[in-house]
Amino acid sequence: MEKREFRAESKRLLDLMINSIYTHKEIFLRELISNSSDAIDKLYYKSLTDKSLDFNKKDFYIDISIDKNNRTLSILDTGIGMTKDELEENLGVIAKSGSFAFKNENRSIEDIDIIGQFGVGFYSAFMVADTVTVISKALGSDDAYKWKSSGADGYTIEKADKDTIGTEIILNIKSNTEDEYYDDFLDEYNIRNIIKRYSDFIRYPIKMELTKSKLKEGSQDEFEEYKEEETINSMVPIWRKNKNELTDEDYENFYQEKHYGFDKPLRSIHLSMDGLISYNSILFIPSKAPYDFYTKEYEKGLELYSSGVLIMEKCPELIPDYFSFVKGVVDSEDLSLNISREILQHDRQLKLIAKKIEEKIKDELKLMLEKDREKYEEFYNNFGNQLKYGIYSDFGIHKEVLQDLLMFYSSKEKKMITLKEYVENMPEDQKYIYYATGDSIDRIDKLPQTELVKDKGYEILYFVEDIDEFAIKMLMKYEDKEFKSVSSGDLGLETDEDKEKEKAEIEENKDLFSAMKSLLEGKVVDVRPSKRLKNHPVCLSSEGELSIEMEKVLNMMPDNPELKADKVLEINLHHDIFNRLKLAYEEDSEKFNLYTNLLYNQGLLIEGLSIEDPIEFSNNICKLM
Ligand SMILES: Nc1ncnc2c1ncn2[C@@H]1O[C@H](COP(=O)(O)OP(=O)(O)OP(=O)(O)O)[C@@H](O)[C@H]1O
Repeated sequence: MEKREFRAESKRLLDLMINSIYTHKEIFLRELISNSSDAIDKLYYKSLTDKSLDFNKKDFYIDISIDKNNRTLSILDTGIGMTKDELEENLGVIAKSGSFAFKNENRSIEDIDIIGQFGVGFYSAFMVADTVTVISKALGSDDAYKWKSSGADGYTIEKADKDTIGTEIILNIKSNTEDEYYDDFLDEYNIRNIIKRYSDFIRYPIKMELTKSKLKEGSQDEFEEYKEEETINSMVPIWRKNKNELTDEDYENFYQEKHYGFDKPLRSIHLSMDGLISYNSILFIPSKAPYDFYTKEYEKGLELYSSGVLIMEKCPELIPDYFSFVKGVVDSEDLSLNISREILQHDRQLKLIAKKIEEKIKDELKLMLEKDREKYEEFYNNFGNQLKYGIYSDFGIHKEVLQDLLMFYSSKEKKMITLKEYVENMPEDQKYIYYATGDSIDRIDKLPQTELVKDKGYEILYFVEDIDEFAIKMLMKYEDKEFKSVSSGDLGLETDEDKEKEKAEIEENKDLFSAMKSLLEGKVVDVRPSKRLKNHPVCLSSEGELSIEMEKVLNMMPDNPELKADKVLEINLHHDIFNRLKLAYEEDSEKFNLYTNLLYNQGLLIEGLSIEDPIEFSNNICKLM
């Protein structure tokens, strides 16, 4: 038998194939099964145009078998087969794709779904096999041929025995090496899992004989093994089915099967898009955040399929960070894949799909917010912070998408409200959207700084999450209304009369305040009469961009930036304590020092900050007692 050589370029290419194109060896099975599926497709399309061909759907299948003793894995299909010339042309020349040519010649057939295009997939078999044998009988041919190759040194073709049309590929699996355990490719369950992972939605049945065990007849505890043929793949993916035929339960089952989570999804979105780029997609909004959701380990992304074949398990480009909780799949025939089918050549198509997906998720969330508030709040409890991170991390670029999805606790309504609802409830004379920050709703409720704003009858949004104030600072405004912290220097509530009064008060107590300020040098930037306090004697507020709450959050970060808010100690001049302070200032400087120190520390405690010197603080209390 004459041995033929691969053409020169092919030799080098083959070496490339085996060593560098694919990152996972198991991909070879995806490639061979895709070829089989293409071959069956071709026969099927031929039978549509040639009425003399009489095929039954059940005649079309792919069969996988393992022979451990002989170390072979075989893939048999009932497809169109290859003539001697085709074996030579398609398998003897790397990068020659009979499938690509077929697709071009049959453009008129609608819905043509051939997978192959590059003419290289077949050679991935050499990643796991030292010899590959192909026995094929083509449609309309009387003879069958056997193509055999052990890699770069060439291949042989000879006549063979095969009764039925189709192709059988027999791989002699390599022996184990120190680095690679090739026996995995002779393991039934591993092979079954690889098929499930990559080829679950190949539209012809992929059959395989599986070893199972059952109770021996007449025995209670003795088991025996037996073989049973199973169809491994699900064939029709749920996302290709008509929405009207599917129930909530179908979607929930799919969610569980895919291990997207242990919860029941809150919402499922099913898209079937045609146009510039066609694709099907099913997206889920989970009801619970996975345990690692807010950690670095969490990986976002959707499963990406091309014509039913898995390309990527988590394609991050399909989902923006702020919707990273969304799970699901996208399947499109219109993707430009690279040669290994592992990555995409252009991301133009992906960008188009991602844009639509983002819109759909936003619409679905808005709809949930409007029509099913309880569910939305459940969602928001789990994933609200992610939306806020979205606003913060992109410098507010995505605020149009996100701002109407935000919710905060309202001092008036005593429940979560949206920014839109807040603005709608604002009395005409109210200029700002007021907020207060703290560890919990209870704590903010008791915050002295809220007294004046509440007194005015204005609503306050409670920020209890670390991210809240940072996100809002990025938003700056909502519907032209600026956000204002109840602790900020100027609350925008003063009348000219108030301003005059304050000026006079400062002037009157000028010396006292400056004495306090110098006692608290380095701790506060100013000491002033308070405009916002009603019943409490003292509080701390801040000047400038960095609030006290933001200082707390930043100081908790691992690379602690040591940033400090510019704090102002505010004194309630109408509180009895102020009279005593005044008296001490006039008569007893030691007492005045103690009072100043105590009031400052009270301010820290109310803000949830720790006292710098607790021993001194408790000694001071004792002294006064
Ligand atoms: N099981 C098969 N039955 C019939 N023809 C086959 C079979 N396997 C491969 N071929 C032929 O060999 C050609 C080369 O296959 P190969 O897998 O290398 O590339 P491809 O499938 O065309 O493209 P891709 O690299 O994108 O997979 C195919 O185009 C097809 O014509």
